[in-house]
Amino acid sequence: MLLLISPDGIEEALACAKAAEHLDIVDVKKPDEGSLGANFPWVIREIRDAVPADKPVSATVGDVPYKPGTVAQAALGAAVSGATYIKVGLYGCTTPEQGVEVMRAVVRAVKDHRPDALVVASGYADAHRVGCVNPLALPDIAARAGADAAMLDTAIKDGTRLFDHVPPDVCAEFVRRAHASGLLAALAGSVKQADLGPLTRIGTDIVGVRGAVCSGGDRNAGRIQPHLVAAFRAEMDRQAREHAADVPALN
Ligand SMILES: O=C[C@H](O)COP(=O)(O)O
Repeated sequence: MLLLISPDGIEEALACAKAAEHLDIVDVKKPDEGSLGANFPWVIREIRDAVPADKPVSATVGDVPYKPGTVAQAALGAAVSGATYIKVGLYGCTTPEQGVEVMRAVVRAVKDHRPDALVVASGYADAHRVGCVNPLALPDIAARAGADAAMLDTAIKDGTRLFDHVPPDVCAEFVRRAHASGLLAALAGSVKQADLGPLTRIGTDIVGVRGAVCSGGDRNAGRIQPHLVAAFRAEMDRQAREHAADVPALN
């Protein structure tokens, strides 16, 4: 399982750089503009320059409306700025067809510019609270659009977590559907160390985290701390070892 950490600017990106050995993807975000709030192109560029070259930089394009042209142009902006994972939060899409339309436009805009960039279609575990597409529809939306990964995050950051809205067995179905379509499965949403056991067991490819590695566990007032990133990774590694030891026993 890969660890994706979301700094809100250059200062936290430098904290990520200090903890680079413990993380896999640096995900540029602007949390005060929403759960998948988009940051400025110059911030993405600055962060790309600041983190080790072997760490991919991801950028969120925002909690986007159902406006394929607007979103495609924003996605290209993130790719031009140096991000090689482009994440789109399908906040304003109320049907799978709308999600496919937006994501097809994003895939074309991004891959015409950079064919090796990975496009991530993100939905929301708490979709029922904001009126967007059902979480389990995401793998099919991503696959039909030619994206590379399906993701879930939480739309409303009120302390509730991924598993409060989409329990582990439903997340397992999400991962199964993503893998059946040849996609990566990414999961996030106020994930804590205690969630890493189930996330590992269901075969999650990428776990996205911010609050759990910020001081005080606070994604808004807290700041990303290298020692918390290291501790989070240590628990991921422990769970991976435990799972590896369990698998033969189950066969
Ligand atoms: O993409 C991952 C998100 O930044 C997760 O943030 P969170 O752990 O504070 O919910």
